[in-house]
Amino acid sequence: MENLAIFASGTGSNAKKIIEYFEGHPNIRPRLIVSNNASAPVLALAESHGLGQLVLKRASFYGSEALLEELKAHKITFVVLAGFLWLVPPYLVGAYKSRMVNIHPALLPKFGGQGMYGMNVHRAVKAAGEQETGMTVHLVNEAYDEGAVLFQASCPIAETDTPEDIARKVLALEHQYFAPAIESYLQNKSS
Ligand SMILES: Nc1nc2c(c(=O)[nH]1)N[C@@H](CN(C=O)c1ccc(C(=O)N[C@@H](CCC(=O)O)C(=O)O)cc1)CN2
Ligand SMILES: NCC(=O)N[C@@H]1O[C@H](COP(=O)([O-])[O-])[C@@H](O)[C@H]1O
Repeated sequence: MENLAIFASGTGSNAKKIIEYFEGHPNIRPRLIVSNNASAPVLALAESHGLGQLVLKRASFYGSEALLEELKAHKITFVVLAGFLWLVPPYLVGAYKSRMVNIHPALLPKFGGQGMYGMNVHRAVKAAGEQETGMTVHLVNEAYDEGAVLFQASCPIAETDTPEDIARKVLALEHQYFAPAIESYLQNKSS
């Protein structure tokens, strides 16, 4: 059984899609929602779907490895970053080497790195005059957005599209493909 921890900082629409997708799955089960924001709407998902929940404090997240014990207590085997806005520190990256993925709302390697999150990404894509954008699922290493790419999906950008229009298009791709990409990666890993 693969037990998932989903790390998110905000709304959690991707976390919701992932939880729904794996409902009743024989081998993959979301177990824990982790957030760095005590008022993040994503935490309500834990309540409504019977998952554990954990709120991170910056000092302990970066100054200790106590989180590893919490994840072990929940038997977490795989970590999903779904709109998580802090840099994951080396101890956690190392503990989940090749067992931690992130979703990025652009076609990496373009438009990644520090500062590239949320609407910042879509504004940059629009400002650059890109004719397409998309989403990337990638393994997580110690740097922002530089891990091995596992999956990408793209969509066209119309001249008239605003950054908000672009965000809507990309989020729709994320909702469609993130959970299947996780499933495919884990099934290939176990075969
Ligand atoms: N070690 C890693 N940690 C994280 C990765 C990663 O690939 N390796 N991905 C990010 C997610 N992400 C893009 O997909 C991302 C998130 C946030 C930032 C960013 O610039 N954050 C700000 C702080 C924002 C805040 O605290 O509100 C910053 O660091 O200044 C860039 C990319 C998750 N972690
Ligand atoms: N660079 C990280 C980043 O920008 N992640 C993005 O945050 C959003 C979270 O939405 P959600 O909370 O509704 O799932 C998603 O679009 C995700 O790609």
